[in-house]
Amino acid sequence: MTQGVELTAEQLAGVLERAECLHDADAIEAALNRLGEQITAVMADTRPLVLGVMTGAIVPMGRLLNRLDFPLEIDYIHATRYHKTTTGRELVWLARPQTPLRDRHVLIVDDILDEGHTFRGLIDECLEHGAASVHTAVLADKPNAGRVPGLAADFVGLTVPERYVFGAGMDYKGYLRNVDAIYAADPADED
Ligand SMILES: O=P(O)(O)OC[C@H]1O[C@H](OP(=O)(O)OP(=O)(O)O)[C@H](O)[C@@H]1O
Ligand code: HPA
Repeated sequence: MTQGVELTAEQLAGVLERAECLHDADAIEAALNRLGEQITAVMADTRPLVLGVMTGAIVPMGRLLNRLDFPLEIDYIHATRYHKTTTGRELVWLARPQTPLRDRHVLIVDDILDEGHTFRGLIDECLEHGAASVHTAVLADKPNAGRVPGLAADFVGLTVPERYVFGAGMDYKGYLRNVDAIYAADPADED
């Protein structure tokens, strides 16, 4: 079960008003175009299985798929470690992919790469189940000192600073994923 966070519309409007816009809608659009081109160049001939990491992947994955004009299949993984809060904990599996992974070229898509524990767990799971290769794509990369050693995404849309960010699929305590820009929350709103 995820831990619910009660926030009113008024409180959320305040969070948005105090937040700093890092990447606007045009920048996101351009980043998705670049991602589409880079992924196409590497994976167009691999008939990949594209795995979205719920819930954050919903927005970037939907928008990215329109830019991948080659044969592919889609499935999803649900693993979470932030539980609608702003601090990561242990990775909890809610759903594993139903499509057999053996000998498949897998592309894992997520909204953000932060410390990297989520990707580490997902990549290892795919390889344990026999994937032929595993690539990763994120809309936002947040380089930080707590990053799992050696972990980097293969395809990165935008870079964000070491602050709590939301929008374009990324949540603020479960909300604001549907905002069409990437914002950094005011430090006072981070707890
Ligand atoms: O690199 P990490 O530090 O592991 O963090 C990245 C993960 O955190 C977020 O997921 P979250 O657990 O918040 O679930 P969500 O997708 O439902 O927001 C995000 O969507 C990534 O999957
Ligand atoms: O900064 C973040 N914002 C939203 N979700 C996240 N998951 C990891 N880091 C973040």
